[in-house]
Amino acid sequence: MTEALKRDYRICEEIGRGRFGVVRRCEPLYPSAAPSSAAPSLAVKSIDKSAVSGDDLDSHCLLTEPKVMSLLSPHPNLLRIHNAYEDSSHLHLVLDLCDSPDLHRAVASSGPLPEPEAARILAQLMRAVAHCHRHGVVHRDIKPENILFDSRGRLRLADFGSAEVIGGGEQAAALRGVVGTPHYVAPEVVAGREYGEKVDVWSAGVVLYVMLAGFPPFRGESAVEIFGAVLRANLRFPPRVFRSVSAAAKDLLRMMLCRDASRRLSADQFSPFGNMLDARHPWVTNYGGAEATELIIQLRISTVYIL
Ligand SMILES: Nc1ncnc2c1ncn2[C@@H]1O[C@H](COP(=O)(O)OP(=O)(O)OP(=O)(O)O)[C@@H](O)[C@H]1O
Repeated sequence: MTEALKRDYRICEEIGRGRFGVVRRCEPLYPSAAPSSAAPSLAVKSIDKSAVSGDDLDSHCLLTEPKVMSLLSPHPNLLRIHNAYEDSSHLHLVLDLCDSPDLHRAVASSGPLPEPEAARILAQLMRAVAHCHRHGVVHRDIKPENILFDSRGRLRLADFGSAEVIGGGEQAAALRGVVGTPHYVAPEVVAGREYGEKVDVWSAGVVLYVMLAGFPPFRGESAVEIFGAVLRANLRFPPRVFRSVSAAAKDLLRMMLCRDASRRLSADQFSPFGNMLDARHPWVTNYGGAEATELIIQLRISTVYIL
């Protein structure tokens, strides 16, 4: 571990592990290494350069993660990067600590979430995603394992190792290449077509489905089978699970998990929802009836709660 990192931080216990990174809690040893006195602990993600090789290197440019995180910081729903260190074998990123269970663990331990809770999480997630897209960044690996929560319960989108900067508006570049996690990846990615930032809205739609059902919408025994199910994009709501889910939530899922990316909702269409739910927004007004009102009320409560 680099001497400079050990000079600035006490490295503590392991708190997470992914394909490329080991994440440990750390404590700043100098005031200048701490973002504020309110953050006695941070996290250090150590990316093993040797684990990032061959095909992985194409999808995980080592420098992309710190570069993109710096470009996007600060945002209340994104993990902030405070420092970066490099030695011959590792890249070490000092990040905000998220010491509550991630969304994957939360759903695995308590099962499907009640709609107001799922709406509260989705509002924060889409606020983070819209911020990324406004800065021309596509995350490309939105999944429950990368949805973390800080000690105040606030959502922090993590793991920008697969992200790509495409620029914005008319100038936005198209992406190619299968990047992501089988259950969460969008059909245009699996099909090998060019794609853009809407792939993140698809993945967020899968996350919403998982929060409400406890399992993903497109399933299979192997990656190949899952990819086949994603390509068919045949969205079903098994009554045993979805009987108690509102029609408004199912409509929203259909609009996020729309196979045609040009007809899929954009993250920006959620921004009123993220800031302060705007009832004029088409997907809210289109719900109609009591369930729409119920969802609007739920989301208003949720939005007030997260501010
Ligand atoms: N800032 C953090 N605070 C607490 N835990 C974290 C933090 N960052 C990451 N983790 C935990 O460590 C795990 C691995 O981190 P991360 O996903 O960033 O690594 P990775 O190797 O890039 O992952 P992947 O295999 O998805 O590419 C996460 O799933 C999460 O549980």
